[in-house]
Amino acid sequence: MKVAVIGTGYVGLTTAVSLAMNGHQVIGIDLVEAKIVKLRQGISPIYEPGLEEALKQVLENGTLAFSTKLQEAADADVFFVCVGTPEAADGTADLRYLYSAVAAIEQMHQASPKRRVVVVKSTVPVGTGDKVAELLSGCRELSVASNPEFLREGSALYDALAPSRIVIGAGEPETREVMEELYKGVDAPRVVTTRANAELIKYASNAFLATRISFMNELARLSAALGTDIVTIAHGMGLDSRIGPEFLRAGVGYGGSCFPKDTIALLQLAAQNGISLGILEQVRKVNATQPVWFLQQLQPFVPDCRGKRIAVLGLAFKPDTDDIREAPSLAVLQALEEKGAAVFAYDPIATDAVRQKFPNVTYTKTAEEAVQGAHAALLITEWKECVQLDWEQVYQKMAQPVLLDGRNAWPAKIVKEAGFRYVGVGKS
Ligand SMILES: NC(=O)c1ccc[n+]([C@@H]2O[C@H](COP(=O)([O-])OP(=O)(O)OC[C@H]3O[C@@H](n4cnc5c(N)ncnc54)[C@H](O)[C@@H]3O)[C@@H](O)[C@H]2O)c1
Ligand SMILES: O=c1ccn([C@@H]2O[C@H](COP(=O)(O)OP(=O)(O)O[C@H]3O[C@H](CO)[C@@H](O)[C@H](O)[C@H]3O)[C@@H](O)[C@H]2O)c(=O)[nH]1
Repeated sequence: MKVAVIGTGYVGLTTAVSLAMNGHQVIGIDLVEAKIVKLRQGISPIYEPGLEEALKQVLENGTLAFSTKLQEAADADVFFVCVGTPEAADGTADLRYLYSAVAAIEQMHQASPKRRVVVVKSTVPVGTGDKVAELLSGCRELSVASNPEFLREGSALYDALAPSRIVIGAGEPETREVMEELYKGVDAPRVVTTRANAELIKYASNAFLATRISFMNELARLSAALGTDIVTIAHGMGLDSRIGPEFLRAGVGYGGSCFPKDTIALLQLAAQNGISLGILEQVRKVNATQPVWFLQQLQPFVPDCRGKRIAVLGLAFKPDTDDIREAPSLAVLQALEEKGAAVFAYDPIATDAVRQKFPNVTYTKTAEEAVQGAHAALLITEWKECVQLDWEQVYQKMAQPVLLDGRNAWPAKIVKEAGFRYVGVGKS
């Protein structure tokens, strides 16, 4: 099929590449000229494992092209809307990019009408798909589907090619048929339902995953007080198939472009409908206080941070991404700066973005360099470059051998035996 993908960020670019790999003829559209210039050269503006190689391949095959002009996509049958829906000042989802993309589709359609499906892939509040359909009701040949995306950053292409499920929200049978045709050959369970159900499935999934993390993070505080081990507890819990092992990792809190904004957007949607989601409110409170709680563990070892050198390892909100949106590292850097610490930070790829927010931090080229002369080293993101260290060398380099493991990813037994004072999350 001929497909246009509007927005070439994490979701749009991955969607465009995966659809092209699956044999569709795809054109990616973005307002930002610089992105399109790079993309045409086979350069990915974002870091995602495997994405740039795949991009080069589909460009070479001629199944993917890029443009800043939607008119160049006029012969497409399907228009995916993958623009950002960031958090507005009041916590609701800011839909201005979405409506502007819809207006552009309407304009293009009126100039050359034909049967087309508009697919909202951006994460949007319940009722948005229906609103888009209403806005486009003057365009008789256009229909609207909701098709939320569940990919994770760091494994985006893999997730897009092998999704856990495909959720299709569409009323008319012809629209559902187009969506089925689009995903023909992709082996994944289908949920074919209304647009509103599809929209809520997305928010509910993210809210539930965030709830699991905050539940474990709060429990980790109790576990630390009791002298029990949250990693063993999570393992024991996860073996129950009703619970499952995923998303039980206690840490320094969740970040990223989705959980923080989607949980507040869901709370706002509920409030607008007179419903209070108390559990979700607590989930967000636990997450906001988790970096603070984590940093309190530093107190016995570094009672006064002023002038003390502290190494922060890992800045991206998770490994294998350059994304720092709502990364817990930002809260940690902020708190350390307020305490007067001399911060030395390392991340394999996210340093440039953080430097703009924290110009006074010293950014190093390796983890080993960051720990040089440090009174404590903090693990915030479990990149392998931050986890697999030569502990003997680290021990020699540090001014004081103190490790605070915000992801329970360092080898506790080994580092303790090597003489470090080690504190994990939710461990004795
Ligand atoms: N990032 C994720 O892991 C992820 C996963 C699932 C769902 N989502 C959802 O997908 C949506 C997109 O997220 P993202 O992280 O890819 O955002 P992003 O910020 O990385 O990319 C959005 C892109 O859209 C472009 N854009 C904005 N308005 C446009 C317009 N009118 N025409 C053409 N291009 C336009 C921007 O220039 C940008 O390149 C959001 O609703 C998000 O919640 C994100
Ligand atoms: O047990 C866990 C699992 C994750 N995290 C943290 O949670 C955050 C989010 O991680 P993850 O969900 O892996 O990454 P995202 O790319 O944000 O993906 C989430 O958000 C996307 C955007 O909506 C959805 O599409 C995905 O399904 C959903 O997993 C990161 O800071 C992780 O460090 C934990 O602290 N403990």
